[in-house]
Amino acid sequence: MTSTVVKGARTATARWRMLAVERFRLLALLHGDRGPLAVLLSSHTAAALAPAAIALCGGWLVSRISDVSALGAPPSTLALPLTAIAALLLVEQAALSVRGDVEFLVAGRIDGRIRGEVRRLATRPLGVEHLARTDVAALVSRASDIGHGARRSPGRAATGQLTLTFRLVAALASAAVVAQVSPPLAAGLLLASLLMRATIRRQWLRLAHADTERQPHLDRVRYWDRLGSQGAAAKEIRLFGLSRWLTSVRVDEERRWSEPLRALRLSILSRQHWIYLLGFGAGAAALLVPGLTVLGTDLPHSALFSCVVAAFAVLQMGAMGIEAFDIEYGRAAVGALDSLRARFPTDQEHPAPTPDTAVPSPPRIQVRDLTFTYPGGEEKVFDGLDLDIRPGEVLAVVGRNGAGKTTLITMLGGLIEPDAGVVSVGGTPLPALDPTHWRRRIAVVFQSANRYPLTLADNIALGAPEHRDDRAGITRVAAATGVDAIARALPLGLDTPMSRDLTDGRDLSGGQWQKVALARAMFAVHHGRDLLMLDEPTAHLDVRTEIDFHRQVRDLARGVSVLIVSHRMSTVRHADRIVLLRDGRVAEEGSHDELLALGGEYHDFHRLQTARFAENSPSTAGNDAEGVGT
Ligand SMILES: Nc1ncnc2c1ncn2[C@@H]1O[C@H](COP(=O)(O)OP(=O)(O)OP(=O)(O)O)[C@@H](O)[C@H]1O
Repeated sequence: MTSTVVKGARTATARWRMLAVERFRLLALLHGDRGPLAVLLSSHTAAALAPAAIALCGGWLVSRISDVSALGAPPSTLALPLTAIAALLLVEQAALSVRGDVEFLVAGRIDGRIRGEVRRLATRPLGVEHLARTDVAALVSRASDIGHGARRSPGRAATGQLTLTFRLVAALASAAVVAQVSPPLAAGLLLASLLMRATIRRQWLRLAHADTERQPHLDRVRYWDRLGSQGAAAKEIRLFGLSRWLTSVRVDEERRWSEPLRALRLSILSRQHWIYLLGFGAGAAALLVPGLTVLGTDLPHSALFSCVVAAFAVLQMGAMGIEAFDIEYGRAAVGALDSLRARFPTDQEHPAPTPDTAVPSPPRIQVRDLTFTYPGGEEKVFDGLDLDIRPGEVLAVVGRNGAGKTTLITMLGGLIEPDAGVVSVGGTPLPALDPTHWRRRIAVVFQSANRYPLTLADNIALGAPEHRDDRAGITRVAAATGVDAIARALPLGLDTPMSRDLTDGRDLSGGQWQKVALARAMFAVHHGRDLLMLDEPTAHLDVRTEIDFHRQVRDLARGVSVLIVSHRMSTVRHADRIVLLRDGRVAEEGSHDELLALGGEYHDFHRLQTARFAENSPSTAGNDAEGVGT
């Protein structure tokens, strides 16, 4: 029994110690902004001491009123205490108003600092795999977001903690006034208000935890909301008649989120009577104890007045202000930041990078014995893959859906790291190269290339953002890739914003966007990138444009190593060399004719595509297929 009590006391002490450490850490976030912090501290001090001072001045006024009525003192003697009370009220209001503004500033700066740190932590690993993990994404969003409706940022938590600290100072100052009449009343009121506060906090914490636990449901509700209102998806939803289904999925998800919370709120509300009883008892004591003291002693009325006013000021501590919400929500953000710090420690930073000036241009790339499985995945994408990209060659990579072609491009870009094996560039392993330098040697067109809501010129220039001002280069590339024809049909030509949401903005067709993505890659090549990787670059192009594309690659990407991933025979057959991926390795390798002669899977692809093409265009049967996927 004794040991259980001792153990319980130890656990409680440890919990309090942890809470104190956590709260000090919140206060420590305030460091670094001396000027605003000094103003914040001054306004807090003024606002915290004002209630006790007003209570004292109130007593002073009562004593002067007694003098006027009992001793016939001139009414002008009331002027001084009245002026003091008015001045204190003014100071209190001014302090509260300044405090609000400065808190906003200080919290914003803390949040800015933390967002910067979160960005640095999240980009510490070289690749992007970790960003695709939902747990990491949740930590990143929790550590740096400012919440949806609720203010949940670390900055708000820090300023909230300061407010809470000064609310305690205010309660102690008022308790000191009460203690002049009745020290036990002062102690009792403090205890009662702290107890009320602790009870409400516990209830609030249960709500906050339940809210955090149900966050995935809320995220899904928001996802369905966005899906129903955003351009492309909204079109499909209307055309397939999915609106009803979407609404019911959204409502179900919302119920899963809100109903348990509503039940918890009701259960908390139904237990509020303890708090009401405690508040009522403390309020009654605040009136009765000074009143009874006056009856039994010669306590002056001024002291009685000050005591009652101060007693109610002490009880203010029991109420939960907005700062309590800020602290509880923001605490979780600081916790998420700690988890990110632990997850991406400094030693994950890229080890002393080797400048890649020694890597010849265009680079020879060697992939050796590569093994890779996506986190959480069961199948190996690569299983002992060996592959070379020779300097200046056009290498086509083919294979069935899911064979690992896009993964290969992502890995060559250093965005994901293999489980085993090595990718080396000019003899240097990729991890030993400076990633910034290496990425400046790569131009990529992904299957779903980004559509930036910037001007058409900027959409091209982002291939080599350090040369964004090279208008001549942009114009040249636009002309060579056929984007100039697109620009001519736009209201502001190359300067047209590529988003319907912007003034004079326009959108493009899928094929036109693909041309822009190619122009972006060509602009990158124009500025020295010497490994061009194209993932399904012709999927949206018509036959004429595809023929132009092959000419462009030949002309613009001269002296550059090119890796093309495609299911189209008409695209692949122009390559210097073709490799076919199967079961995580190179299964077939050679020129188009060599692979046809081999009679393997490539030969089957070719046969199927040719047959399909013959079915569709009997007049051209026998030619290579155009625009048919494997
Ligand atoms: N981010 C990811 N997380 C988990 N698995 C992934 C991820 N991306 C791809 N995969 C899986 O890895 C395998 C290879 O995918 P990859 O996109 O590289 O194939 P691909 O050859 O480019 O396919 P496609 O021809 O359809 O474009 C597939 O089985 C795919 O499901």
